[in-house]
Order: sequence, then C-alpha cells, then structure tokens
Amino acid sequence: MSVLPPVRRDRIIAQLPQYFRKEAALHTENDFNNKVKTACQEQRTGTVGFKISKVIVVGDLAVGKTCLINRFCKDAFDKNYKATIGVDFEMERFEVLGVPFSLQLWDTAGQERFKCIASTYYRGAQVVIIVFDVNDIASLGHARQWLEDALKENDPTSVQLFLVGTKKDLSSPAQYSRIEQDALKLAQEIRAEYWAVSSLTGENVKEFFFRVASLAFETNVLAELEKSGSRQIGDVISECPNNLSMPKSHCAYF
Ligand SMILES: Nc1nc2c(ncn2[C@@H]2O[C@H](COP(=O)(O)OP(=O)(O)OP(=O)(O)O)[C@@H](O)[C@H]2O)c(=O)[nH]1
Ligand SMILES: [Mg+2]
Repeated sequence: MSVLPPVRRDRIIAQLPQYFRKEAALHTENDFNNKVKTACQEQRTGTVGFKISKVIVVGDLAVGKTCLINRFCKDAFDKNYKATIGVDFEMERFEVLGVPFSLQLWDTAGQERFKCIASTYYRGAQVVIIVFDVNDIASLGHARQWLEDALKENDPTSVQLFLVGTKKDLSSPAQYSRIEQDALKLAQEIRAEYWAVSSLTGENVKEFFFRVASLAFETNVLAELEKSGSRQIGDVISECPNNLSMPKSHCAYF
C-alpha cells in the first residue's frame, strides 16, 4: 500500500482566500460556507478527501498558460517560449479546512494545430480557467470561443469559470486599467471570476490558485452534503410500505 507524503505546509488553506475584484467574483462571502465548515469539523465530508478535481487551462497560444502553472507548481519561470504540444498535467495536493483535496491541472495547447488533440482532454472538468494576455486585446476577444469549446465537453451548469489576465508586469497601469474594464465586463457576462497575474514576478499567482482550490472544495463539500441528505431521505421513503412518499416520522408503519 502506498502512503502519500503529508501535504506541503504551503498548501494548507485554513481560511477562504478573497476574490480579486468584487464586481467579478464567483461569490463575495468573507468565509467558507457555514455548512462546509461544520462538515469539515465533524469530518462529514464523505468522499471529498479522496477526490481529485479536474481543472483545464485554455486560451490563445503564448498567453502564458504553461508559465502560470509552472510558477505555482514549481515556483519557476522560463522566459523562452516552448509551445505545449497537446496537453500536459500537474497534480497539486492541498489541505482545506483540515481535509485533503487535490487539483489536477491540465495545461492545454493554444496553437491551432494542437487544439484538436487538446480538446479531447476537456471532458470532466470541474473548473475551466480561460487565460488571456493583458497586453493583447485579441486574446481577450477569443475567450468566448475557448469557453464555448470547453463547455461542449462539460455540463455548463456545474463548471466553475475563471478568466485570468497574464503578463501584468508588461503593462503600464493606464494600459492595464483599460483592458481590465473589458475583462470585467466579459467576466460578468460569462459568470467567471476575474484575476490578473504575473508569472514572471509571481504577483497573485498563489492567491489565485488558492482561491480556485477553495471554491472547488467548497462546491464539492456542498454537493456531497446534498447527496448524503437526499440519500437519507430516499432510504427512509423506500422503507415505507405501499410506496408511501412520506418521511419516516410521519409513516404509520414505524
Ligand atoms: N513578462 C512576462 N512574460 C510571460 C509571462 N507569462 C508568460 N510569459 C512569456 O510568454 C511566452 C509564452 O508563455 P507560455 O506559458 O509558454 O504560453 P502558453 O499559453 O503555454 O502557450 P501554448 O503552450 O503555445 O499555448 C513565454 O516566452 C513566457 O516567458 C508573464 O507573466 N510575464
Ligand atoms: Mg503552453
């Protein structure tokens, strides 16, 4: 039997990391959902501790998808461009509110000729991260197409979306604030949470991935609680004679 090493100390999340911009956040609560906190304290998180959530990272070629993942996972930055061919992935293990939780980060190719291979890996994603370069308005314009492609393979109602602008270090404050207006507008329209980062300096990179891990974790725990809640109700109903659809407390049989 293989025993996993403990989660790295710098991957422990004890509090909900805050959003980047209030106008485009998946939610604006200051803390984890109370039901989630209680479930974690009482160790009622079901299978979440064994789960690996799939995250796909998509966007135009050379916008900085690989660098973003490498900055977080390896704390490294390469200034030379090496196109991703097809896909690549990294595993990241976290501990959220004392519960182990893993993200599988799929780095996909932005180049048209590799897109076909990459898109076969989109299926089963819980999180979709659409990346654009804050210095290249065209890459923001293509975000909708990337989203459409990613959602073809997934259930749009259950996917958590993030829109991330990269290479913030190359942009002047004035240039940046212009593109941010457009990015915020798009993020609101597609219901994505917006972030701007620099993989060169590391600005906001860890904060961003901690936010992704936390929101994915929270959603998983809530889904698990809902599932176990409906299972209990379902079990009780099936024990009632003559298919009487009433809760156990109201069932004359007991
Ligand atoms: N200054 C700066 N350069 C960056 C940043 N992120 C990426 N780059 C550079 O942008 C180029 C492309 O980065 P990649 O991460 O390889 O781009 P990609 O999106 O993975 O590209 P594909 O794999 O072809 O889809 C490289 O030369 C990186 O060094 C950043 O935050 N700041
Ligand atoms: Mg790449």
